[in-house]
This record gives sequence, structure tokens and C-alpha cells, in this order.
Amino acid sequence: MDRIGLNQARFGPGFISGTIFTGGFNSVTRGHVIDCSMEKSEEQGKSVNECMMKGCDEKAINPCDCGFKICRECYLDCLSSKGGGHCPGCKELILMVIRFAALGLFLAWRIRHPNREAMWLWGMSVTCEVWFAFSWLLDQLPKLCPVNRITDLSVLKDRYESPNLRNPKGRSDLPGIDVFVSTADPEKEPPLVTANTILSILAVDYPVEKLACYLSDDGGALLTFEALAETASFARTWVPFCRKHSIEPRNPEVYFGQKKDFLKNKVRLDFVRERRRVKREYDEFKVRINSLPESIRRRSDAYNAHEELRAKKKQMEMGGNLAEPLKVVKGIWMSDGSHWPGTWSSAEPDHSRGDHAGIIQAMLAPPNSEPVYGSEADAENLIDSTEVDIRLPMLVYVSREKRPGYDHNKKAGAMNALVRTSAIMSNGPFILNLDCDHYIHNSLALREGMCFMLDRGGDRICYVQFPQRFEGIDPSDRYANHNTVFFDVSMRAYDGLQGPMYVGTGCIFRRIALYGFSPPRATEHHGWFGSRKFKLLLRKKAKEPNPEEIALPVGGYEEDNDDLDIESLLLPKRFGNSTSLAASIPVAEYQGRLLQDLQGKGNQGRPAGSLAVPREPLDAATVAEAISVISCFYEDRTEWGKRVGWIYGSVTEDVVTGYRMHNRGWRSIYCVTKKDAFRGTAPINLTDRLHQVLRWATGSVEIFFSKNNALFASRRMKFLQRVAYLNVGLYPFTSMFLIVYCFLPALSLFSGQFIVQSLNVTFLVLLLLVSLSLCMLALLEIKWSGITLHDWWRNEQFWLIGGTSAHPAAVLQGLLKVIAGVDISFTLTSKSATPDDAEDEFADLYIVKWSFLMLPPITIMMINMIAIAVGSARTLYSPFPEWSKLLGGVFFSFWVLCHLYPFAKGLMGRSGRVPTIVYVWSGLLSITISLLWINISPPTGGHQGLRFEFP
Ligand SMILES: O=c1ccn([C@@H]2O[C@H](COP(=O)(O)OP(=O)(O)O[C@H]3O[C@H](CO)[C@@H](O)[C@H](O)[C@H]3O)[C@@H](O)[C@H]2O)c(=O)[nH]1
Ligand SMILES: [Mn+2]
Repeated sequence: MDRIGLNQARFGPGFISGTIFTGGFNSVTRGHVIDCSMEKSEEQGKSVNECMMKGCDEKAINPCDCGFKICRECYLDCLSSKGGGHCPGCKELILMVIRFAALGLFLAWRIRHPNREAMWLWGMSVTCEVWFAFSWLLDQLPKLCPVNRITDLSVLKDRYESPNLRNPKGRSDLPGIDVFVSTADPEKEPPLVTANTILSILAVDYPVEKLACYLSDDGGALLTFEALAETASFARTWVPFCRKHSIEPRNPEVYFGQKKDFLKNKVRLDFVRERRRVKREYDEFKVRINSLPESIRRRSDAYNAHEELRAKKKQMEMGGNLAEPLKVVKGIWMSDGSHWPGTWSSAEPDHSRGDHAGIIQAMLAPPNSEPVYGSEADAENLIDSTEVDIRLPMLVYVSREKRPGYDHNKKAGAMNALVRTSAIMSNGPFILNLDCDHYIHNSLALREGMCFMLDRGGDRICYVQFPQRFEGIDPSDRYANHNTVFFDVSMRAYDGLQGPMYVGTGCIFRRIALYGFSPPRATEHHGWFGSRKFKLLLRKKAKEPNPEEIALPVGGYEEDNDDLDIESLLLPKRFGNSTSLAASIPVAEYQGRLLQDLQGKGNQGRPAGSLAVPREPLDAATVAEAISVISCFYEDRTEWGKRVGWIYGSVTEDVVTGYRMHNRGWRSIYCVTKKDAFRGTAPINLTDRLHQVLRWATGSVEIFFSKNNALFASRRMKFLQRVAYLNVGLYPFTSMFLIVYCFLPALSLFSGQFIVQSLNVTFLVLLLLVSLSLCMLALLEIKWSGITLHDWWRNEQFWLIGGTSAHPAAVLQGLLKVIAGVDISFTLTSKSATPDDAEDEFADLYIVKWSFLMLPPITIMMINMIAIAVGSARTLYSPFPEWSKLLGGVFFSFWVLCHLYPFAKGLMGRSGRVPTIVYVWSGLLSITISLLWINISPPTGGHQGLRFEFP
């Protein structure tokens, strides 16, 4: 039980036997066990840490990446030829083979039996099928060993927050975490949403003095700035209230909007009274936020009028011509009567979106290290906080400098600016990144993440990614916004390899991983040349110990051997040696401490990199330095975004950033908690959703093309992890084949042909086999991931909708970028605040905005509908009707149409119900067109029939 509440429970064989994700030894729980997988290992009479091989009672060391518990000796035995050449924990692979065989047989049959009557149809369909099989293979391969993890927060508490010899007072010894929130536009990202996110962070359950929250405002907007100031002030009420009454979630908008009984489990008598007061205070806070735009406008108007008057007066005094128009800039004014340094609505030079100074304001100063208790309720204090620690974490507003002619690299640039600023202001060894609309839903989320980071071997984890979960999605989830197949199937599968992708939000990073360091012991390469088998071979040959094992300092971080100048990243060179940094300590000393920390020395047994340089009171000099590193000039001269921090040059900086870390040999962790750790919003109307998918798909294409992130240049990435990324990269290309395939049933109906010459038994049996195995596989995925059939079906549907609209557009965009260098614009995904209309929570769902992306799916839909009509008419009129061919065609057309159903619904917008006249018209049109078709190209059978009758 020496592990920090970590538990790697593989899906046990008890779920469904004889399938891809089960079978074999699966209960490789490492350490503290909670779920049923533990019982399984107990049943087998093995203790948790014993080797799982029969007759062996050695201590298990998990030498294989699959996590199977086996001792070193047995493992090496298994790897040798007499042991079968592979680890017994990885044996699901055999099952996979059966499935491939079925698919292979089917394809082989299809290829060997061309439809000679319609070679074109056969050729097209077989090409598509081969590609689908390939992409299916790429999709399945990484799913060999999905992982589910469980943490035990009590162990974390025991280890880091209980009194012991080294820590007699039991003060929290948890490492510092800097939380980064990004916002870019107060119009599209309502300040109230951001404010609620910030409140959920300030109230999170983590040692206050170890926490710092940074808001990056790429809009440089006074509105955001003032909203944050209001938030800081409301936090003085909200945070103690949350702490005192264990409020969940700690986002006031969500908390007060909950429909469930808020008295459940509440025992304190003052709760009801205090809740009422805080609710009232929150309502007032909301109104204040809502009134901010107007108050800023009025204030600015007043100041501007005043300025104008003064200028007029001056003009008169100087004896100027009064008729001459005066040039007075219309500025934006702060409440203290000074100009706002950020952007103005008049967009003057030095005050526009792409042209303004850097701004930093610590809205809440760093707290004391000792708890501070509040006082009884009075006029100022809404709640009695005598027993509550009322300190608040540091809160900082940051708007990085922007100047024309500099690429600001969107979100990635903003995040890197925060990495540098925070290094100077708080330097937390861990960083949590959240989008402005993703709040902390589970106040223990940070602790969950720390369980992994501080666990044994945790020093090789670059980030812990939590799933994206959403609120405000329509109940039927029409456009698969929940994306459960990705977040509950794929991501867990990747966790069984080298780790999940970074998806942009809800992710805790290790700071030094962002700095471009490689993980400790990184020289253990993956792949064949890094495999134990190969090393063993080498050792046998050389008859000497493996030099790698001796040379590697355990616990130290190796600087990436690219020509990376790590000092220039940590500190701007021009500060020289005299300036103080981070903690009013000399730079040399700071660097010394940091390096010691990185090498795992001098931090009292804690994992390397977990220690922050102690934070001292924030002074003006520190903030001034923090400002200098968010200058775009500074950005321009350093290597940020090329190899460290958030990577630039992609619309999905997140995937690329995670990719680079995996590439260096880091591992990432996927942490799905019972109670969602974070929650956010997603666009629920068709157009916005398609555009969001377009962005993701474009990112995928970029991954595939960009030579900077070349997929096969990876040095330390595992093979299957590479396959996983490759799969993401190839995904949009599959759409090309998908579009063709969606037209095939229509073409087949029009021409009266089918993809096979005749529906013979072999074909049907093989088809049945393939579809059955696909269904089984889908059901299995559903079973082990816990998603519903509905989720899965929605995902299928949206896969086709996105695959025929956004994905091909992304391929085009990607090609344009690669070939012609046309840059891709990053459009902010729109976020709706609380619904305006309480009656109609999902009003957004019915907004229809025309987009070119909709053209292909509409065409596919129309053509298939017409084709069904034409095909039916042709068969009906034919003297030798080929019913089986019609049935085949209609079935596949119908399959396509079913997938497009949500799309069709989305196009209809609000009305939802289609007027009957539409049916009448489409019926009429279809019949006319089919009749026309039959007249133009009469069915061959019909011709012959006619000739026979009238010779
Ligand atoms: O110039 C910019 C543009 C965006 N953002 C922020 O980036 C975040 C994500 O943007 P959004 O438009 O909401 O993107 P989504 O499509 O919702 O985002 C998903 O996909 C993106 C690209 O893969 C990731 O960056 C996001 O974190 C992830 O949630 C928001 O907080 C923005 O404020 C900036 O800070 N500066
Ligand atoms: Mn978003």
C-alpha cells in the first residue's frame, strides 16, 4: 500500500468472454484496490503485488507496458521463444486476429468476385471498403488494452498532509498548482461564464497558499478586467461559504440553478439562512456584471465629453478656428479616471485588438502561509466564518502585449505567455489549463490529478488529462456533443498505450514537461530497438552489462538534446545576474534551486520536479519582470511554441502539444472520475457544431502534413501510440471515401446494378459475418466503456455527417495550407451564456445558419431519396423485376439516410414538424423524376420484353 492511491484496473475477463477487450489476465491493479478487479486477483490466491504466473511467488514489477503483474524472471521467460515470444498480459491480440481474418476473407472474396456487369460500381465500392477496413484496423489496434484508473484521496492525505517527523504540524506538503484560464472575446465568451469558472477555481479544495489563478485575456478588454475585479470581490463571500458548507459544485451559477434538493446532507442550522444571503449576493453580483458594459460606456462617454470640452477650450484660448473639426480620441476609461491600456472600441493605434501593451494586475495578492479565520456575521460579513479559513488564492489578470506584424499564435501564444509570467509570480510545478467555459465541477479534481503525479513513477507523467464533459446539451444529444465514444472509449484505450491526447482543457501539466525537458529514464527507447528483447540480445552479444542501466541517474530530468537553450526559457537573459526573480532571490540561486529540484535532489524525498521555489511576497519588481516576459518582442526572440510549451502553427495546438511530449518519451494519464472533474459548454446548433468539427478535422490534417510534427519522426513514441495519432491524422481522408460510398447506393439504384453481380450465399454469409462481428465489437465497446447504445449511434450518425461535410472541407483547407500556404483562421467556438429564455432551454438548437459545409450532406440526402424512388419505379415497371438488387440498393440508401437524419432535423430549424405540403411536393417530384428516368433509359429487361411482344 505504498502507492499513492493508484489503481490501474484493467477490464476483467468477467465482462464478456472471447472478445477483444477481455480475456486473459486483466486484473493488473497496481496497489490500493477498490473495484471488483481486486476480488479477481484475490480469488486466484495472489496478493496484490505478486507475480501472476502460475507457481511463482516473486514480487511483481510490471516490466511490460501493458501493466501486467509479472516478475522480471517470468517476463523474460515469456519473451524468449519457448514462452511464446510475448507477454501473457498482452494476449487479447489473438482474438483480434480472428476478427481480421473474417474481414480479410470478406475483402478477398469481394476482390476476387468482380461484378462484370458494372465494373465501375464494383471498383469504387471495393476501393472504399479496403480503405474502410484499413482505417478500421488503425482504429482498433490502439484499443487492445483500455485502462480505467481509480485514485484514493485518503492515501494522498496520509502521505502529504498528516503530521510526521519531517512535518510535525501536518501542514500540507502538496506541490503548487498554477491554474490558467484563457478567454479571448467578451462578446463571444460571456464574462459571467468566465467569472463562474474563476469562482470554481478560487473555491477548489486545495491548499490555498499552493494555488494561483491566472486569467489570460486575449481581448484586452476592460469589460473582462472589471468583471474579474467584481469576481475577486464576490469570492470573499462565495469561497468561505463553499468551504463551510461543502458546496458542490463551486460554480454559483450551476449551484443555484440546480433543481435537486439543496438541503440534502446539510446539517448545519445556519445553512439555510446563509445560503439565502449568498444567493441574494450572487444575484446582485450577476446584475453588476450585466451592467458593466453599460457603465463602462457611460463612464467613457462622460470622460470623453469632458476631454472634448477641454480641448475646445484650449483651442479657443489659442485663438484657433472654432469651425475646424477637433480630433479627439474616443478612449475607454477606467473607474479611476485613467485610460484603459488595453483595447478600445474605437480601435485607436496602441489600443486595438492586435496592438496594445501588456497588462498584469494581481486582483488577489498571494495569501499568508498560515490559515486566517474569519469573524461572525455582521453588516460586512454575510456569513459566520469564525471556523473557516477565509484566505483566497492569488488571482492575476494577464493580457499579453500585441503588436502588428507579430503572430500572436492564438491560444497557444496566450498559454505560453502565462507559463512565463507564472514562472516569475508563483512558479507552481504543476499547471492546470482550462478554457473560460470549463469550470471545476468536482472540487477534489486537483487532488485526483496529484495522486498520479506524485505516485511512484509519476515523475514520467507529463500531464493528466480529464475527459471533457458538457452541460446544456439537448437531451437527445442530436449532434453527438457529448462525444462519449471519443472520451470513454478511445481516450481510455490510449491510456493503455502511452497516454491520452491533450484535448485543450481540463489538463494538469508538469511544468518542466512544458519546458521541453525529457522524462527521467527517457533513454529507455520504445519499439524494437528499445525493447527488452533487443537489449537482452545486445547484452548476450556483448557479454557485458547494459550501459544504459548504469549511466542513467534515476529521478533526474534530462534536457532534450535538441539545441535547446533551457536558461533562455526559464529566465530572460537580459536580466543578468543582479536582478531578482520569482522570490526576490538572486537569479543564480534561483536557477540552482530549480535545477536541484529538477534533478530530484534536495527536495526531501519528494518526486523530482514536484517542488516549487518557495514563494515570497509579491513586489512591484516581480510584476514588472512578469510583464516583460509577455511582451511580443520577448516571444519573438525565444523558441517558445517551436519545441516547448504549447506548440504553434496549428488550429489544434492541443493535440500537437501532447504529441510532442509523447514524442519525447513522456507518458500521460487519463483520469475519469465518478463525479465529473470539469464541465464545460459546447455549441448545440448544427452550424456551430459543424464548424467546431471543421477545426478539429483541420487540426488532424495539419498533424498529418506538418513536417515539424512528422508522425514518423518520433523517437521515443510507442508503436501503437503512433498508430493512434496516425489514425487521427488519417481520419479526415477517410471522409473522401465516405462521400463516394454514400453515393454508391444511389448510383446502384439508378443503374439497376448492385455492387456484387448476384446476391449469392457466400456474399451474404460473409456480409453477415462481418456485420455481426462489427456489431459485437460495438456492443463490447459499449459494455466496457459504460456508454449507451444511444450515445454510440449518435456518434455513428455524426461520424457520417461530419465525415461528409466538415472533414472533406478540412482536407481541402489542409491541402491549401500545405500547397499554397494559405493560413487557416481560428474561429472561436461560440458559447451561449445562461439561456435567455428559461422556458426554452435549448433554443440554440434550432438556430440555422447557412454554411457551405452543408452542401455535400444535402446533396447526398436528395440523391439517395430520389434514387429510392427511381429504383422502385424501375423495378415496378420492369417485366422482369430484380427485387433482390432493388432490396440491396434500397437497404444501403436507407442506411445512409438514417445516418443523416439528425442533419435533416437540424436543417428544419425551429418548426421541427415538416409541413405536409413538403411531403406532397417531394413525392410528386420523385415520381416525376423516376418516370422521366425510365423514359430516358428504359430498363433493359423491359426493352427485350417489348421486342418479344411486338416483333
Ligand atoms: O486567440 C485566442 C483564441 C482562443 N483562445 C481561447 O482558447 C479556448 C478554446 O477556444 P474555443 O473556441 O472554445 O475552442 P473549442 O472548439 O471549444 O475548443 C477545443 O478545441 C481547441 C482546439 O483543439 C482547444 O484549444 C480547446 O481547448 C478545446 O476545448 C477559449 O478559452 C478561448 O478563449 C485564446 O485564448 N486566444
Ligand atoms: Mn470551447
